[in-house]
Amino acid sequence: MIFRDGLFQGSVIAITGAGTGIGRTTAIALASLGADVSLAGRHIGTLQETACKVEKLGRKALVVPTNIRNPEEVNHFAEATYQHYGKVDVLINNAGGQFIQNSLNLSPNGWKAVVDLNLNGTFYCCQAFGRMMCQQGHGNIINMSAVVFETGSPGMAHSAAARAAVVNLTKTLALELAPSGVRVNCISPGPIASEGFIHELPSSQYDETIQRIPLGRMGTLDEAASVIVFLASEASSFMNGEVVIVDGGTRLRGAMSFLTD
Ligand SMILES: CCCCCCCCCCC/C=C/C(=O)SCCNC(=O)CCNC(=O)[C@H](O)C(C)(C)COP(=O)(O)OP(=O)(O)OC[C@H]1O[C@@H](n2cnc3c(N)ncnc32)[C@H](O)[C@@H]1OP(=O)(O)O
Ligand SMILES: NC(=O)C1=CN([C@@H]2O[C@H](COP(=O)(O)OP(=O)(O)OC[C@H]3O[C@@H](n4cnc5c(N)ncnc54)[C@H](OP(=O)(O)O)[C@@H]3O)[C@@H](O)[C@H]2O)C=CC1
Repeated sequence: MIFRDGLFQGSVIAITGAGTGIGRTTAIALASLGADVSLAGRHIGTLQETACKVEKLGRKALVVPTNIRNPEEVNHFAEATYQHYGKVDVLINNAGGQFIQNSLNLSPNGWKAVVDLNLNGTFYCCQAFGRMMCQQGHGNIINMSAVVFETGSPGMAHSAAARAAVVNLTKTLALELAPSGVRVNCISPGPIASEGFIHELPSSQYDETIQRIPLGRMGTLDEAASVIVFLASEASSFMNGEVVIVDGGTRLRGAMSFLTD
C-alpha cells in the first residue's frame, strides 16, 4: 500500500456497493489504513465477506443491507451508521451499474432502474449523510461517475445520462456544503477489471475494449481504489467539486459504443 500506515486511524467511512469489486477493494484498503467502516449493498452475504476481511485487519465493520434506490433504506443506512459510530467522516457513493441496451428498446422501467440507481440513489445518500455531516461540521463525500459521462455512449443512454448528472450534482453539492465543512468530489473510472464489468461486457467486445485503452490494459481494482483513498484522505483537502478521471486515457479516443449489432 502506497499510503502511510494509520492514515485513517479514528476515521469512520461509509461505503455503498461494498460487497464486490471497487467498493470491496476500497473498504479493505481503508481498513488496512486504520478506518472503521459501514458497508451497504443489497446482498448481505457479500457484505459480510467484506466485513470479515475488515475485522481480520483489526477494524470495525457495520453491515447495513440497503437498496439505495429506496430513500427510506438510505435514511436507515445513515442513521444506523451514526448510531453505531457517533459520526461519519467520509461517504463513498460507489454503488452503481447498468445493462447494455439501445435507447429505442429501453423500457420505461429499465431506464428508471438505472437512473434510480446511479443518480437518485447517489442523491439520497448525499442528502442523508450530507445533513449529518453538516451538523457535525465536517465531512467528505466521494461520488462515482463513469468515463462515459462526457461522450455519447451507444447502448448506455440511461447510465451515461445519469453519470453526467452525478458530475453536475457533485459540483452543486460542493458549493452548497462547503460552508459547513463538507467537500464533495467525484471519480470517473473505466474500464476497470471488476467481476461486474467483465461479466456485463459482451465477450465479443473484450478485445476491442483493450485496443481502445491507450495503456493497453484494463485498470485493476487497486488502481481505482487508490484514487478513492486519495480523495478520502487529507492529501486532497483543497479539492472540492472535482472529477478525477481514472481510465488509462480511454476517453481521449472519443465516444464508445457498447452495442454489438
Ligand atoms: C467496446 C467499447 C467499450 C470500451 C470502453 C469501455 C469504457 C468503460 C466504461 C464503463 C462504464 C461502466 C461500467 C460499470 O458500471 S462496471 C459495473 C458493472 N456492474 C453492473 O452493471 C451491475 C449489473 N447490472 C445490474 O445489476 C442491472 O443492470 C441493474 C443495475 C439495472 C439493476 O437491475 P435490477 O435487476 O435490480 O433491475 P430490476 O429487476 O428492478 O429491473 C428493472 C428494469 O430493468 C430491466 N433490466 C434489468 N437488467 C436488464 C438487462 N440485463 N437487460 C435488459 N433489461 C434489464 C428489467 O427488465 C426491468 O425492466 P422491465 O420491468 O421493463 O422488464
Ligand atoms: N468497472 C468499471 O470499469 C467501472 C465501474 N464504474 C462504477 O463503479 C462502481 C463499482 O463498480 P464495479 O466494482 O466495477 O462493479 P460491481 O458490479 O462489482 O459493483 C456494483 C456494486 O453496486 C451494488 N449495487 C447495485 N445496485 C445496488 C442498489 N440498488 N443498492 C445498493 N447497492 C447496489 C452491488 O451490490 P449488490 O448487488 O449487493 O447490491 C455491487 O456491490 C459502480 O458504480 C460502477 O458502475 C464506473 C465506471 C467504470
